[in-house]
Amino acid sequence: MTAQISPTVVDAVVIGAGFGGIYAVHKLHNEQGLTVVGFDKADGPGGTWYWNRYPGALSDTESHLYRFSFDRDLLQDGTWKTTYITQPEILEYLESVVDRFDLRRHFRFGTEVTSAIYLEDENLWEVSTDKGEVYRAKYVVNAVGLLSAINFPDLPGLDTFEGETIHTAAWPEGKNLAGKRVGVIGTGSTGQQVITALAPEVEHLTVFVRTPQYSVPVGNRPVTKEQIDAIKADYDGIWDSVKKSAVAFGFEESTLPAMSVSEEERNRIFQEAWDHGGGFRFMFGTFGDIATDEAANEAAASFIRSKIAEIIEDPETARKLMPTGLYAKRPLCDNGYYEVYNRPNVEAVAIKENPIREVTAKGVVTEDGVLHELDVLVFATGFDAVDGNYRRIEIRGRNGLHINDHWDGQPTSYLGVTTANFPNWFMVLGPNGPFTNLPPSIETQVEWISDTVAYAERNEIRAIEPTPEAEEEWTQTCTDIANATLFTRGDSWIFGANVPGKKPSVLFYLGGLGNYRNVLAGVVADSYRGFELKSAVPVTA
Ligand SMILES: Cc1cc2nc3c(=O)[nH]c(=O)nc-3n(C[C@H](O)[C@H](O)[C@H](O)COP(=O)(O)OP(=O)(O)OC[C@H]3O[C@@H](n4cnc5c(N)ncnc54)[C@H](O)[C@@H]3O)c2cc1C
Repeated sequence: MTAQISPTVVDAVVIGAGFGGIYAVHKLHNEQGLTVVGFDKADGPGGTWYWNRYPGALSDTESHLYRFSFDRDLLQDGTWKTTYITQPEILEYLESVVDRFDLRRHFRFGTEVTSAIYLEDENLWEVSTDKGEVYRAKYVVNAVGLLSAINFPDLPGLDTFEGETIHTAAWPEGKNLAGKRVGVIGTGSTGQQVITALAPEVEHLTVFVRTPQYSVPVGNRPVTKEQIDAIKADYDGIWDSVKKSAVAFGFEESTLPAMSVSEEERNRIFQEAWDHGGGFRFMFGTFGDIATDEAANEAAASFIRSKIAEIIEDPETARKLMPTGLYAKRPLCDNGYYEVYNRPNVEAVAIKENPIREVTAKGVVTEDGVLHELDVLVFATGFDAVDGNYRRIEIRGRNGLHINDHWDGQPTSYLGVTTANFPNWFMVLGPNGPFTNLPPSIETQVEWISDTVAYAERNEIRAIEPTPEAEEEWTQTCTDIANATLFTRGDSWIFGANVPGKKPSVLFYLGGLGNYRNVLAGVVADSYRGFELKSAVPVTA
């Protein structure tokens, strides 16, 4: 017989200490007075911004909108130096929020949640950690991150490499690669940032390019006190319009069809957006149909291609970096990415035409037989997005149903926050949540979850969970919206296409934050439409 560990009983367990977990603990404990324990594998708060310490790590949301909006004083006390905010600054900000609201004492850091099992008779979740602790709670809030479960490619011979390997999302604090021969695999958002930052420092940089990307300048600039003060004076209005918008990046979203104007006018609008900077602004602020209409999409794509051809001096290098096909992934922006390839110490290797054969002790060998000698191999290969972290925990709902069985085929949810057979079990940025600048979407979901918990507590609801029909309907809604865009035709992490063996599926609600907020409010106004609410007091006929 194994010794029984007696569980600690709390009202709610929160998993994760990024934006989502921090806010969830604040809402549930500070505002509702519930007993809450939060966990994070990391040794401190910050989530994404705790882990991603690679050189060049920067938000692509503007600084004044990459933060919480729930507290006016917090907003007024905030400050930033440039239009976009760097990883160290975001981490410092999130740490300061934790201290400001006295949340640190509720978190167990350096602690991984290994399982969460629903105990039907007691209507409690039993949550176990790698430290051997066991907690029981009525509610579980999963804020485990959508870009958090590391994706590490399986390259033949990798274990024989005598140099160092680093994933960008596990970058050792202060790790400097000056003077080294470095290889980078991955040219998505993170890859572009780390490549641009490393190029001037390292002796030689080999970039293994699988999929050339469309990217526009980020346009990061210093800001003045007057500019910050003007934003602060209008913060209520700014957040109000952000939360009513689609992508929530703070610019006016265009409704103009790209083909409704002359070619000259179209290029003028693209050039203006290029000069201003910002990936989402370029895709959604110029014209209203770049993500939905092929001709509009091609106009934007060909504008970016012309810029790449102009920037990269060597035609053969430009060819390797030149994207073809649709401009239909999460829009990228960079800080001089294409320019990097004009440096004599930077080399692009196109691995679709010249694949990686193997990794050896000294470096990476490509199919043409060339050994690219390296001291360090950097993996900017991203994440098993959205459901990745859930699948790494043993989660069992009603009747012992494992989350991997429930999500066999594709991860689903009702409204991005709940899933059938998992009562009182909530997700922040779960499958089929909104695709936006994320802090306002995270706030929207945490507020909805917290209001729902308050409702359950007030009304002595024992268990709340969505019906399978409501979940199916939401999945269909998300699929229909995605199919009306060109995004489904690009190989992107947005659909899980970056992880070998992962079945591509729709992972986001692409209907915009404003619409999403209306849907959530409508469900509540309609007596929690699509949910089953089980009363604590058995209802007799
Ligand atoms: C490099 C990078 C740049 C980004 N830039 C932007 C941007 O500009 N704009 C934007 O909107 N979004 C951006 N994102 C997305 C970003 O992840 C979100 O904006 C936001 O930080 C997510 O917060 P979160 O709390 O939901 O999750 P996270 O910040 O990912 O936190 C999740 C936490 O859960 C913990 N965790 C997971 N599983 C367990 C477990 N089993 N036990 C214990 N702890 C666990 C993890 O350790 C992690 O700390 C970026 C992401 C990356 C990786």
